[in-house]
Order: sequence, then structure tokens, then C-alpha cells
Amino acid sequence: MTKLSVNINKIATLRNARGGNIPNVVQVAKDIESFGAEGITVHPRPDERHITYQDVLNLSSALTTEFNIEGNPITKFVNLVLQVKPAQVTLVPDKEDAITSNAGWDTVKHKTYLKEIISVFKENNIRTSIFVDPDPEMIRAAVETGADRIELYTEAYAVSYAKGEKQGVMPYAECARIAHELGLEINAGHDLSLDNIKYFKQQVPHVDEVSIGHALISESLYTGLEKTIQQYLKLLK
Ligand SMILES: CC(=O)[C@@H](O)[C@H](O)COP(=O)(O)O
Ligand SMILES: NCC(=O)COP(=O)(O)O
Repeated sequence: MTKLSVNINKIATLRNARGGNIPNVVQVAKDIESFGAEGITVHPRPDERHITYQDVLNLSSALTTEFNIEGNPITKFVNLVLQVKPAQVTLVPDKEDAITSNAGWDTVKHKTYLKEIISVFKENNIRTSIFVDPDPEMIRAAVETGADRIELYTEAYAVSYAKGEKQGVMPYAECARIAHELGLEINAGHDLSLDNIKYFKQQVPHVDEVSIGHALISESLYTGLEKTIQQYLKLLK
């Protein structure tokens, strides 16, 4: 079964727009859990443009489902994750000024670095996932970093699907098979949506978790959070 982890970055974007506490990020996260989501994902960026480090601390004591914290493992991020000890940390090679996540790790070039960082989280019993492009070479090298999971970066799939190029899913299916054979668990995320999730789920085997935020929150503006989440859960069955 593929679990749904809802990324609530954009709830914090709306909250920050007015500088107050509406919408209340912690309350929305708890409500999302009550609507059936199996996890909450946040990506506290260095500039705290949406989720703040304080949000992460507040959420950590309030959530009852899996907490997944994503980010580039700069020192303050590592310290935050070790303080919170979430179910999962997802390492993303984002530049500080990136408008959003836009690349996976080069797990060949950064193998030693990733191995060192991942060992710290594993010593603290935190599941580790690394954000990667659907490239078999990157998947094979990911095993040597000691990561528990990979997260397939699905923007390229979303773009190809939107253009009607369904063959864009093929690298993901191939990489999922390779990862599974190598003993890696598999997550996926970025630009997944109600339009493209069903085909991805049908074509890509062994996906343990998808983390979805931008599209889900946008779709919720029309159909509400509860109904939108239940639509995703139905498509992920
Ligand atoms: C890793 C990933 O693809 C998403 O979590 C992305 O980081 C979303 O970040 P923004 O919400 O800042 O676009
Ligand atoms: N890891 C992907 C994620 O958490 C959400 O990405 P998006 O759905 O906001 O593009």
C-alpha cells in the first residue's frame, strides 16, 4: 500500500502572508491527519519562507502520524532533525535560493558526504530517505550511502504526463524495480497531483509513500482539504 504524506509548506505560506497565526499550521496538520493522511511532511528552508523551525518543533509534539522533515542537511537543519527525531528525514540537495526543489542528489559524487550524514541520523533511529532523479546509476550508488529509502523526484514525470507523454513514467518504473531489488524502500514526490497520481501508482511498483503538497493544497481550494485527501487516498489504494 502506498501511504500519503501531506506536505503542509503552503499552509505556512498562507499563514506568513499576514504575519499572524491564521491558518494555524499545527491545527491544520492535525485535521489533515484526522481526514486520513498517513503522514505530514515539511520542508523548513533556510530562509523560513514558509515552514519555520519553530513550526517543526510545534508540530513534533502534536502529530500522531509519521513526521517527515525534508531539507538540505546544513548544520542547523541537522541539529533541528536530531532535536525532533521524526520518523523520517529526507535529504534534498537544494540551493538556499532555490524557488523549490529542482534536482536530486548526485549519489556518486556525494557518496562519502551522504554516508556520513546518514549515519548520524541512523544512530538516532531516524529513517533516512534521499531525493534522487530517476537515474539507475544514482539509485545503485544510493545503496552505498546507507540510506533506508530513496525519494524519486517526480517533476519530470508530472511535466511529461501533462503533455500526454505517458512514456515519461518508464524511468520511474525501472528505477523502482532496481531499488526494490537492492533492498531500498521507495518514496516519491514533487508535482504529483490528482491528475497524474493514478497512472504513476499503476505503473511504478513498490512505492511505500508519496509526499504531496503544492497540488493538493491548491486542489483543496476548490474541493476542501477533507474531500481532496480522501480522493488521493482512494487513488492510492
Ligand atoms: C522535496 C520536494 O520536492 C518538496 O518537498 C519541495 O521541497 C517542496 O518545497 P516548496 O513547498 O518550498 O516548493
Ligand atoms: N517530497 C515532495 C513533497 O513533499 C511535496 O512536493 P510538492 O507536492 O509540493 O511538489
